[in-house]
Amino acid sequence: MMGESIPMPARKRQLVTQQSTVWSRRQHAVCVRRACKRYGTTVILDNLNMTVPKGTIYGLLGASGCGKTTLLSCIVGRRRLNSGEIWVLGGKPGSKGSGVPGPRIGYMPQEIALYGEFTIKETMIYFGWVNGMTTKQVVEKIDFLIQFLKLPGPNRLVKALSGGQQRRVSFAAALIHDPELLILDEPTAGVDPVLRQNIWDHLVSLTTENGTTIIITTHYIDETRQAGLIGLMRGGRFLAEESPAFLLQKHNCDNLEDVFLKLSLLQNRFKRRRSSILLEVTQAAAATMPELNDGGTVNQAFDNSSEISGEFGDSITSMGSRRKSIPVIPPIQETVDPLPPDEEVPWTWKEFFSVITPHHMKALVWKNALWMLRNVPIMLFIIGLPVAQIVLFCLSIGKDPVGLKLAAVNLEVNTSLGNCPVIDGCVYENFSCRYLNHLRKRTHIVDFYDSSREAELAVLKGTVWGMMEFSPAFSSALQSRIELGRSANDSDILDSEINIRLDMSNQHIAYLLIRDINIAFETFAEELASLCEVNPKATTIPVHFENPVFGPVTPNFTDFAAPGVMLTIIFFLAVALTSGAMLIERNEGMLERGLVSGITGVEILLAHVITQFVVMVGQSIMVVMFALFVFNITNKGEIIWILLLVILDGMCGMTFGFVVSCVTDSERNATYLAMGSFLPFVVLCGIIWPVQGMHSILRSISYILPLTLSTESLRSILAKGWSITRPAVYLGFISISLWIAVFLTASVLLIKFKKG
Ligand SMILES: Nc1ncnc2c1ncn2[C@@H]1O[C@H](COP(=O)(O)OP(=O)(O)OP(=O)(O)O)[C@@H](O)[C@H]1O
Repeated sequence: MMGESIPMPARKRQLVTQQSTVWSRRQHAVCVRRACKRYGTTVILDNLNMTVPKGTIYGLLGASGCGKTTLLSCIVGRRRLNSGEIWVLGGKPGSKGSGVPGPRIGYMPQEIALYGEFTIKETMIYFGWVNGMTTKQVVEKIDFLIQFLKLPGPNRLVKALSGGQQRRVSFAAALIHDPELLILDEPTAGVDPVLRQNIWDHLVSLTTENGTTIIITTHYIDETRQAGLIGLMRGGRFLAEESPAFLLQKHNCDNLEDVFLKLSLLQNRFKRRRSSILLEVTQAAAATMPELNDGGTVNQAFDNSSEISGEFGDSITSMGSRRKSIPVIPPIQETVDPLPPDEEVPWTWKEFFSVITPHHMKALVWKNALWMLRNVPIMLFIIGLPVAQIVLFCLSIGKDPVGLKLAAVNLEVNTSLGNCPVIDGCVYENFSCRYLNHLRKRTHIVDFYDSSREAELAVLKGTVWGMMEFSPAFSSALQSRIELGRSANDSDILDSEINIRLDMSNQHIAYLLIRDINIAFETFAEELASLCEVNPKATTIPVHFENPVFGPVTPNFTDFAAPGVMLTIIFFLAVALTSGAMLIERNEGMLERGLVSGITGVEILLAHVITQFVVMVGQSIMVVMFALFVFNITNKGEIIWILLLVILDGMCGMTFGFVVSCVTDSERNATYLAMGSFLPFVVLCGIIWPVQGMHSILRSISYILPLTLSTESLRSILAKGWSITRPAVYLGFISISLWIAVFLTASVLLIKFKKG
């Protein structure tokens, strides 16, 4: 079939007269015309034509990396060509009613594409169900396949099998439903010669008895002697597409390896000759013919005239293996074209969602649940992780720091031995010690220093958080200040002051110390006033805080942060769980395999939603219970709204996880994306700091993020006991529901439109 065997004019004539018809292309099991496929700038398929008649074994041969797998994945509808046409079983893959992808195809990908945690039987049941078989039908078939493929018992786990045995299970999974078209990517790799022969015999019997069409790639070129047709692929095209016997005879070789070698050498020589001819022609023509100055035109003309693969194969009618001559046979039925070409079917949502098939859902949900059951340690970890996180949060965040050290320089009392005696009763002495006693009750530690310099050095060294100094006349000056009021002189006012310098580098600690220093003085003054039978209120500033409307008298950070933290934990664990499960499925090849069997992206998504929803609800309940009942986070609201909001938040995380898995190719990238989005979510959603404190632009952005209004909503339920009727509460529910819809739509669209 190589170009050198046909004189150039004859070839040209052939191209002109051979008008392929849609009808004739639909008669073949697979028909590829002028297929071009590039990855970036690398051309993988270069105007390739391929014709696989029905009921044939077609051996697809070529060096590693020549594009066999790429071609097969275009045939099964998993990758799109850049240009060209593919017809499979009478339709275009992926078009309405073509049945491709679907159970008409049995696909064995190159990678194992099985779940190691499943037994052989469970694997078969899964693929059987996916392809619409009943359990009874599958079980009947398993015995035969196990015997024929010399597999160990049906209850052996796939991960406990050898590499070769795993490939055979994968092969069996492709055969289980007796498809019309079997596409096998290296099924005999790692299989011993006897079994390899058995497999080939079985394939031959499938074609003769059932009329199955088989496309098989292999690196063992000579095993394709039993194929009806073989396509030798090189440089993105076929060097030949003939029966093995014809090729051996024509090229006068003993084995197909030699034929391939010979054709490869011829292709190299032809390319060299063509480039040198082109050079000569373009140079000569450029000198004499201005219209040919454009070398590209010459190249194009030459390319077209030498287009051996132009429309070749349209003349292959039924069994290519039976052809005896180079295909100069006029094509049959050229003028008959009763079937119009497939129109691009407009995409509709209704149609998209109507593709949910019960047997697909049954298989997928069962597979996901079984995977979870087989991975109990991982599942326990996944369920236990949020509990551990909320426990850690409640134990470590929000409580007031205690045991903070302060340096006191008390010039009123000799404290060199560490003593600062408090004199009981209404005695106007040692007020400094009485005050410090109140400060100590607020769980702080007061160390005495002899001089201001020493105390200052201690602050500078970081040994203490601040220093306070009492003058020698502190008690008497304070007494004068209280008793004389506005008549008190300046020195009394000055001596009655406690001079304090704090390390303000840590805002939380500094504010806490300021608060406690003030409170200690209030309680000291109230105690003294009541001992001296003065109204204690007279000693405090005339500002009185009644009982708070909402929240405790002394608010704590734990109550503020807990709602956001609970939602963040559930959200990001759901992201990790879902994106992880989707990526494991995709990277292990199960996703690809399922999609080729006709499972849709929506079904896969829905099955994960169903199975992971159960896990996520478990996580949500445990987190809420631990936070509210073990660590007593303030809650004035109804538990049902709290749980509902946390579950919705988990669903939002799940759908975000779907988006992450759709836009990334590996677990590593998914981890980067999830981790990269974690901090923006935490800082922008008002989880650790009030939204009101943000930059005004960020504040506007913050309100549209998924966790902002929902955190505010949960805070309102917990702290204020508000119900769903309050805007602050229902806006959180609305916001998170809208985000679920956005993420779900995005992932559905990404699954639909993101193909190689
Ligand atoms: N997703 C991709 N992006 C970029 N390049 C790719 C991609 N998939 C495959 N390729 C490249 O395309 C070429 C053809 O790959 P393909 O897997 O189709 O080869 P093959 O003939 O099946 O090889 P083998 O026999 O080793 O399986 C290779 O060079 C490969 O590196």
